[in-house]
Amino acid sequence: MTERLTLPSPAKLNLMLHILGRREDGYHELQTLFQFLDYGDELTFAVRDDGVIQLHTEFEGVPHDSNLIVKAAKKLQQQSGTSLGIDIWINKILPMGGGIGGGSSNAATTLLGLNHLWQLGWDHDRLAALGLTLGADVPVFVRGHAAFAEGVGEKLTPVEPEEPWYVVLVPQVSVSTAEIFSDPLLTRNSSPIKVRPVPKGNSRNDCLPVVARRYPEVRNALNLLGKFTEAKLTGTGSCVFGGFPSKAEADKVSALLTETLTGFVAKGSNVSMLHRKLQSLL
Ligand SMILES: C[C@@](CO)(OP(=O)(O)O)[C@H](O)COP(=O)(O)OP(=O)(O)OC[C@H]1O[C@@H](n2ccc(N)nc2=O)[C@H](O)[C@@H]1O
Ligand SMILES: Nc1ncnc2c1ncn2[C@@H]1O[C@H](COP(=O)(O)OP(=O)(O)O)[C@@H](O)[C@H]1O
Repeated sequence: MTERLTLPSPAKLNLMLHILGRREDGYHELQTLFQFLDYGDELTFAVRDDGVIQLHTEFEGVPHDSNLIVKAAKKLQQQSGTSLGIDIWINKILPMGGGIGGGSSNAATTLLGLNHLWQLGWDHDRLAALGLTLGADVPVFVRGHAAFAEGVGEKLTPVEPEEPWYVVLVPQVSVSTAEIFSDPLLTRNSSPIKVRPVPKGNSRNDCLPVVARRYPEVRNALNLLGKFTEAKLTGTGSCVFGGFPSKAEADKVSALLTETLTGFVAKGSNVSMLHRKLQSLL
């Protein structure tokens, strides 16, 4: 049987997110802080020599060829000129459209996994540039280190924020990123932070007021978690999170809140678990 490789595909949080302005192409200039979670999906790969790219796991609402996993594999195959193909399976546990970057992470795991299995020898710069054509959050997952991001998320500076335990609540609504960025009430004029490292007290997410206003489920999650710690929104939501100094404390709060809401506990991590696994293969 062909050798199989299983790799993690972690979630991310936006620890802060400021919107500085809108570009001529409609995209928004951001400043955001990305940190990974030791929590995510798992992708399994097996090389095939007939050039076919086949994702074997079905996604509700996402056709095969629209899946970011398949798109990433096809782009890498085309641009590298390899004659090899791939069979892919995924154990999907990350909620879709929750602002924790599951789709982008899956794309990055695919790029790094195939670079390894197809023995392409591409460096992270080249893989991140290809990744950016799939989504603004793909490059940070390719590079695998917590980062302060600027532009639309592609200019990355590695950072070392604290690594607390998080309670992440998953309101059962999917928030459309496009809808939030086109809301007339969105604040788009935050002043750029020029000091490095980013001074404490800049943990605001400019999307929060608009998302909380439109989605009562998100408002409710923020209120409930806010009774225990500072409750924040990741990306454009819907997920809400708060940090705790120990797993025991995070577990205690999670147990109380997940009686009525969906959620999980995970450790913040400045080095992606994907990169830790890849390192162990060398
Ligand atoms: C804002 C973040 C923060 O991590 O949100 P989440 O998706 O994680 O919640 C991301 O950068 C999201 O990046 P990405 O995932 O590539 O965005 P897409 O879904 O492609 O964006 C959908 C739409 O949102 C708008 N959009 C997105 C990103 C951006 N910097 N400015 C924008 O104006 C555009 O109208 C775009 O067509
Ligand atoms: N492999 C994938 N995993 C998750 N979502 C995917 C994937 N491929 C395509 N998508 C599409 O991308 C959208 C955004 O997904 P995701 O990255 O999980 O959310 P977010 O950007 O809010 O963190 C999904 O609603 C889905 O339609």
